[in-house]
Amino acid sequence: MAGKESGEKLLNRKICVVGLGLIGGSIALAIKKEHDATVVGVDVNSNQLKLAQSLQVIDEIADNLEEGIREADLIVLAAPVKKTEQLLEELQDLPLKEGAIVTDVGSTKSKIFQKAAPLHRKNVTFIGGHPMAGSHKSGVQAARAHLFENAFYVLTPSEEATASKVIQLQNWLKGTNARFIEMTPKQHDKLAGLISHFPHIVAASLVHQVKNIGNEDDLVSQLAAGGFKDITRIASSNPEMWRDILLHNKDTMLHLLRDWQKEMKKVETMLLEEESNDIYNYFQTAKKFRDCLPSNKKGALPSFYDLYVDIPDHPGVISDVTGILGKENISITNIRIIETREDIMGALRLSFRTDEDRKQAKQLLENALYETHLLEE
Ligand SMILES: NC(=O)C1=CN([C@@H]2O[C@H](COP(=O)(O)OP(=O)(O)OC[C@H]3O[C@@H](n4cnc5c(N)ncnc54)[C@H](O)[C@@H]3O)[C@@H](O)[C@H]2O)C=CC1
Ligand SMILES: O=C(O)C(=O)Cc1ccc(O)cc1
Repeated sequence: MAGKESGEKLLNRKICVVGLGLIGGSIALAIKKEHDATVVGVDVNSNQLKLAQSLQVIDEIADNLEEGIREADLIVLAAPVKKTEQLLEELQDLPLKEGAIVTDVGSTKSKIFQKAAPLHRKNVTFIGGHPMAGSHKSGVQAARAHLFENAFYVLTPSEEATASKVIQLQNWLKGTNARFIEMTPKQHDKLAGLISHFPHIVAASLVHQVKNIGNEDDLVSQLAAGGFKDITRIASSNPEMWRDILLHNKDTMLHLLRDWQKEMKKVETMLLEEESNDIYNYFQTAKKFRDCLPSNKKGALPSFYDLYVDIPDHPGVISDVTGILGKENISITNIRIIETREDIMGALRLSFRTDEDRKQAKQLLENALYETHLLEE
């Protein structure tokens, strides 16, 4: 059975997604794309459920958790992390199908891991998960099957979870095209705290700083519409979700807050003393490190042959580019608009099946006076 489940399309299975928002919806779509499963949705918000059904993200609506999980082979908990803890408690008293896998998508892992421990006594396997990609948007209307493409997907299996169950779960989630990586819940919370949770505090604090001044001077808010909006995009995220994440990862957050205060103190001293070289080096070191961060498009998946084309923001430019390549029978496997400023097109990312196609496309577009690049800049 393990071999059969490890890579094949699964047929006639039932899965239950609890929490039909951005992430639950995206996972449901990715599973439906790959497997022949009936997806049943459970949510405290009946409007989200109806919307999920009308968008064909789920096949059926369950009235409550007990009805949703009945005979489910896979249960995906996709609610805010504190709600996920409560759901895990509820599951302990419900009749789960023998051999079922229970997973979650929460942004924190330690507390959820602890709460899930009793489930292993019920002949089901809990494997914590965190797809490390998403958006500041919420709700099933924003769900996309490709949301996690090429992103890291952390799994935190306990000792009770056999390798074959972990492989089964990865097979269920194959349609996400994510890159699975295993770690302990503690390691996860430390890393996610640093690269994801703490930056949300910083983004919100920058917005507060402008808001406080903006109250005095209306012009500040209007001018803040540019680069400031890029760096603070994540401050538009769901407050309930981020409140829960911070409370779950409290120790890591407190530690990082102290480090950050020391860092700001360092900047304050450099500025007070007008240490011109140190200030230069501060920015230079950050730039070098950031410029070397890997692009999330590289990795375990077969690499696509991408070409970036700078485009002026005027109608018809996409059909011009595709027309130039179409005339030479060069097929584009994927096309994506990259915005340099909100709502303003800056570049197109064209993907090709072979490097040969990409080289030919590059030449043709340059002949037509388009600027092209092999890497996103
Ligand atoms: N937003 C993001 O980019 C990412 C979020 N996550 C995690 O995914 C989880 C869900 O986040 P989103 O989908 O963004 O939130 P969302 O707000 O879009 O959706 C959450 C859904 O859960 C439902 N819900 C709340 N309490 C519930 C309960 N007790 N029972 C059933 N449904 C309940 C809500 O009604 C809502 O429809 C969170 O734990 C979050 O930490 C993980 C990766 C990325
Ligand atoms: O909007 C963004 O870029 C995010 O930060 C998305 C995100 C939110 C929560 C996660 O646990 C992982 C990714």
